[in-house]
Amino acid sequence: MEAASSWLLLSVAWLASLAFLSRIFIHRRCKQLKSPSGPKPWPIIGNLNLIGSLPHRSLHKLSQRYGPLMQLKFGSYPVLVASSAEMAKEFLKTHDQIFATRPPHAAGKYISYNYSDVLWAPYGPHWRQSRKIYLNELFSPKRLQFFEYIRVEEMHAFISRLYGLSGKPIVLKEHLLCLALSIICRMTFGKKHFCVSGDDRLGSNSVPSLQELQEILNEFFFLNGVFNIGDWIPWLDFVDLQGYVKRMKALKKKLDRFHDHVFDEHKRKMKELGKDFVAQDMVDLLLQLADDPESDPDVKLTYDALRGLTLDLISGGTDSAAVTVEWIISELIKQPQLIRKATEELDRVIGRERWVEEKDIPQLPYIDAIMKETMRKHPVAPLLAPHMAMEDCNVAGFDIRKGTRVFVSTWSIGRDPSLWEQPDEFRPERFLGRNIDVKGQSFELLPFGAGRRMCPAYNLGLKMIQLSTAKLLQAFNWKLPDNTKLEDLSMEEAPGITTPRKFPLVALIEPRLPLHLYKI
Ligand code: HEM
Repeated sequence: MEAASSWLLLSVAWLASLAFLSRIFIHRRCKQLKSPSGPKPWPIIGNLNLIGSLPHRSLHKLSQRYGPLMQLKFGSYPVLVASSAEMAKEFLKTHDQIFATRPPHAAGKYISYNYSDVLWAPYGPHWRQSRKIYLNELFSPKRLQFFEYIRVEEMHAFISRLYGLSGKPIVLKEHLLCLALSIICRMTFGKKHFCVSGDDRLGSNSVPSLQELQEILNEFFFLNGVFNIGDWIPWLDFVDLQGYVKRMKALKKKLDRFHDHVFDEHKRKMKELGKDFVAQDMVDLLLQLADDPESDPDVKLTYDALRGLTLDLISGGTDSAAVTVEWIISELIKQPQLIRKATEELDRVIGRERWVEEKDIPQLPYIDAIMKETMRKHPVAPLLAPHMAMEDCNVAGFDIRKGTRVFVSTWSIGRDPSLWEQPDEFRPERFLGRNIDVKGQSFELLPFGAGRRMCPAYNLGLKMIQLSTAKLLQAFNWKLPDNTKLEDLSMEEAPGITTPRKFPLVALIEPRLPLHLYKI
């Protein structure tokens, strides 16, 4: 009965959304955007996810038809989709400061500690201070180097685990998620396993194991990406038709217990060691910064801020790196000649007697080209995270009203035929000898965004993707299971705010290096 009524509600929601979509005003070339008639109050909780629920190819087709800046109008405020490199530059560079805030939405409110993280935080003192902490403390080159031993150990354990599965079909994404989560947890909390919680799973006295943490994060990603009607029609937020807000509140309770455990444990250690205490992980660093008597009292790191930032850390890095590497192997497996080229490079530069290391990466231009080509064709954030105008402004001749949501479609930019020859094809060679970077300077390739809200951890993300790709190619020969033909391998993306494969990649591996190298 409950299931039937949820389906009914979902169907009504979809019908309503279709009805709204049919009323979309798409302003050809946006010349017809009206001048602002004074800022209107915008709803406390606004829609983010309707656009994300459109298949990216459909959005791309609309943008090819209606131009590089489309206005989609639903509800009480306009939504813009920027789908050319020039338009991306307008919003993320020329007018970056005006668009440096995020729109409010239910997930930010209920599961990101009322916007106490960085991802959903509004532009302001908390965001500025936290971002400074990320850039200067947690993700500085020195700090990332300090944590290199963790990446080395976890990558090696990952390759050894896979080696044990040689000859059997593996679901690669599961292993990649486990790798990313282990690295991030060790960097953030100093360990990857919490006490095994036994029967009382997430009961009041227990804290999650790695597997349960993964389940919590899955729920977190799901709820961040759902089409919550209350975000769209604010007064319905109180009714919570789909039950998402209820789920968000339940998730918050689990997150609270988890954070309390982590912070109590770290504080106990700090107290025990007294003057001998040296920060070992990111939570240690955050607690030290929160206790710093010299910090600005106006932007003191509150307990909620500590929880919000920790959440950024564990959620930001897990799915994104795993999604990208799964696409890399999927694209390569379809074109075995590309795998041959990559392994030739690895054999030439590294040889077959030792493992590739982070310091080798600059000597591997073909691996770099494979990564960039994957980020072009399958950007993890196909619409970046939403930006919002903080004031009325004029961008490239178009009047834009305060409160307007702006999505930058990196998916469309990556398929723009004026930038990329045969954009639907996977051809790493297009990047060889070209000076296109992924660090927010080349507006034709923006996997991490650009400007003030660009991913603050892009250097960690790059290291994780480059090294795991190089290791997977160095370690194994790859093929599809015997019952799957190359041409049958689906390359469909799941629609949503990220672009994972619709169907997980299942592959067969066999070792290609001397066997003693795989031992732990
Ligand atoms: C493959 C790896 C990654 C990719 C592709 C990626 C991509 C992105 C993108 C596209 C944005 C939004 C940029 C914008 O709105 O203009 C972003 C923001 C962010 N990312 Fe990442 N990211 C990755 C790894 C990470 C990691 C490892 C962390 C943390 C451990 C992280 C934490 C964040 C945070 C906190 C923000 C919000 C920044 C702000 O709003 O000021 N990301 N990321």
